[in-house]
Amino acid sequence: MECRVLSIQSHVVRGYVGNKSATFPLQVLGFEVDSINSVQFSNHTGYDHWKGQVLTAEELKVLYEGIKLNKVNRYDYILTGYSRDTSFLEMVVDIIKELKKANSSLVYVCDPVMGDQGAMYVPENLLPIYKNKVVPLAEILTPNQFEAELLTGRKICTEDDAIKVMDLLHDMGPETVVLTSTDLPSKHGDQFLVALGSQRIRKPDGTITCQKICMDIPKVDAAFVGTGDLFAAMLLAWTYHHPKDLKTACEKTVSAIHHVLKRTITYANEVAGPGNKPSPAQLELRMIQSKADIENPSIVIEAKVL
Ligand SMILES: Nc1ncnc2c1ncn2[C@@H]1O[C@H](COP(=O)(O)OP(=O)(O)O)[C@@H](O)[C@H]1O
Ligand SMILES: Cc1ncc(COP(=O)(O)O)c(CN)c1O
Repeated sequence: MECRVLSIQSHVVRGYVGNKSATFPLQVLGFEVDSINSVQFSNHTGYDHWKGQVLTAEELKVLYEGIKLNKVNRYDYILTGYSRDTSFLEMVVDIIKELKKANSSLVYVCDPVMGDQGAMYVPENLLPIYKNKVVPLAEILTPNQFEAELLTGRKICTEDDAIKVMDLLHDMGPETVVLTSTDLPSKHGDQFLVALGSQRIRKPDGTITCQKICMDIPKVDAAFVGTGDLFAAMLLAWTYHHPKDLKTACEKTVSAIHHVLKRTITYANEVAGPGNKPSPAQLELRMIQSKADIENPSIVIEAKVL
């Protein structure tokens, strides 16, 4: 069966973020991916220099119109990431609404990219659009801790806070929420980072059950870029295969990313040389190259049901 994804994200010439991070892993798992490049940059913005072009809301509309005129605007999934312009994001909202009309079972996977570690790296006026227009349309939401705090206006200091915040995010719309990384302490020590997920499932009789999970992920000692984009794409794939089992979907997602990060850090340390910190170029993800990379990761990270 064909499963078609519309992915609206960044493109970079060198390296892996946005569509470069999401497209191939989805294709290798059998998904058809139609991609719109929200920006085309030389490389991600963590390098000393970056150059390129930004797609305007009007240009996005034109691309969508072409798709629509050919009557090929039927998608099973829409996936969105980094956007730094209000009119562009508003246009994305309009397109999602139309796509949902064309397919009432369309699933929208939203990574509400706004910032990290207490700082916003997109203009602040994007927050109310995410809050009021984007998140209510999403079925699956993958904020990091800071983005979840921004969307709900509540701080996360304990696991209970995280659970409360995920419930508030459910109330805004999405039935699946994953906090992709938090600074909560792990029971396994400071060499682990904690991610949490929550899935509300409506049973045929109308009652709602909720699965909540927690993952302790072994830290790889570097700051990577493009991992959030890979996370959202992998979660899309694995929730497609395991729609009512967030534990399994998250385990498969995180294990594949960990495999990529281990390979990346090994390579980066080797090329940087002993005692040297790898550069952004050396830390570019050593990306998924085959289905085996995803299906046979070097370690399997298990999630715990809360
Ligand atoms: N330094 C790291 N060590 C181990 N895993 C990491 C590291 N950085 C990212 N990851 C993995 O990538 C996923 C997404 O990372 P995150 O930092 O939350 O993305 P974002 O870019 O959206 O903030 C995490 O859930 C984790 O599995
Ligand atoms: C152009 C571009 N697109 C996307 C991202 C998002 O990367 P990540 O998956 O690490 O959130 C970045 C990182 N700043 C970026 O520079």
